Amino acid sequence: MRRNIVLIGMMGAGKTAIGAELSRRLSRPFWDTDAEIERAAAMTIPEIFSRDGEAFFRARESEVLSRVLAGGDSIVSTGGGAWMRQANRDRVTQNGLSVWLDCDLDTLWHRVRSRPTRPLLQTAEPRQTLERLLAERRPVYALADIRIQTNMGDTVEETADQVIAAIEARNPAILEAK
Ligand SMILES: Nc1ncnc2c1ncn2[C@@H]1O[C@H](COP(=O)(O)OP(=O)(O)O)[C@@H](O)[C@H]1O
Ligand SMILES: O=C(O)C1=C[C@@H](OP(=O)(O)O)[C@@H](O)[C@H](O)C1
Ligand SMILES: [Mg+2]
Repeated sequence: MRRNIVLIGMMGAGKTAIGAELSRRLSRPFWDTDAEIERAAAMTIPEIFSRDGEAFFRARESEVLSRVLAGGDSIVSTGGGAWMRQANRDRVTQNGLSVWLDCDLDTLWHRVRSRPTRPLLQTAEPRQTLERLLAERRPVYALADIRIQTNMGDTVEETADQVIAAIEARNPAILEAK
């Protein structure tokens, strides 16, 4: 059985931060799909979007996701759009457990507003863009195996505790040592 734990959810929900924390706690390899795409391309995400476009980025994202899931035993932090593709959802579901970090708009905005690293938010009205993306994507994120509600006051450690407790309750075999 493949036992990857795959974090999904909006930009700023904490997928990268919580994934790294889970990797330390559970002593599992950690992959962040954005970081892997950047490494392979030797370019930043904004550079890839501006030079090659979103469709190119999405193709690389699907490739990287398949590659990192093949390890079978990893913590994988996806980018916020990865879960929108049916093929990516199928791949994740075949290879482990999906965990949606569900986060309110104010918290998301607070975390992403000052960072120029997310090309989809380089718009005239970025907060509205974030709100629209959240509304569009919420029903699709809701297809995840597990939903964790995280908000402004939570620390990374607390949210990681919640993720581990939820996995223990739902599918403890995922946490067993190999
Ligand atoms: N409870 C929490 N969970 C996740 N991230 C948190 C939390 N509290 C504060 N943060 C901070 O919010 C930011 C979340 O950004 P990031 O992990 O890059 O999100 P994502 O990968 O989902 O876009 C990080 O700077 C992280 O340190
Ligand atoms: O939501 C999205 O479509 C995106 C989210 C980003 O990752 P984070 O969710 O880790 O910020 C990154 O993959 C890219 O900017 C596109
Ligand atoms: Mg991230």
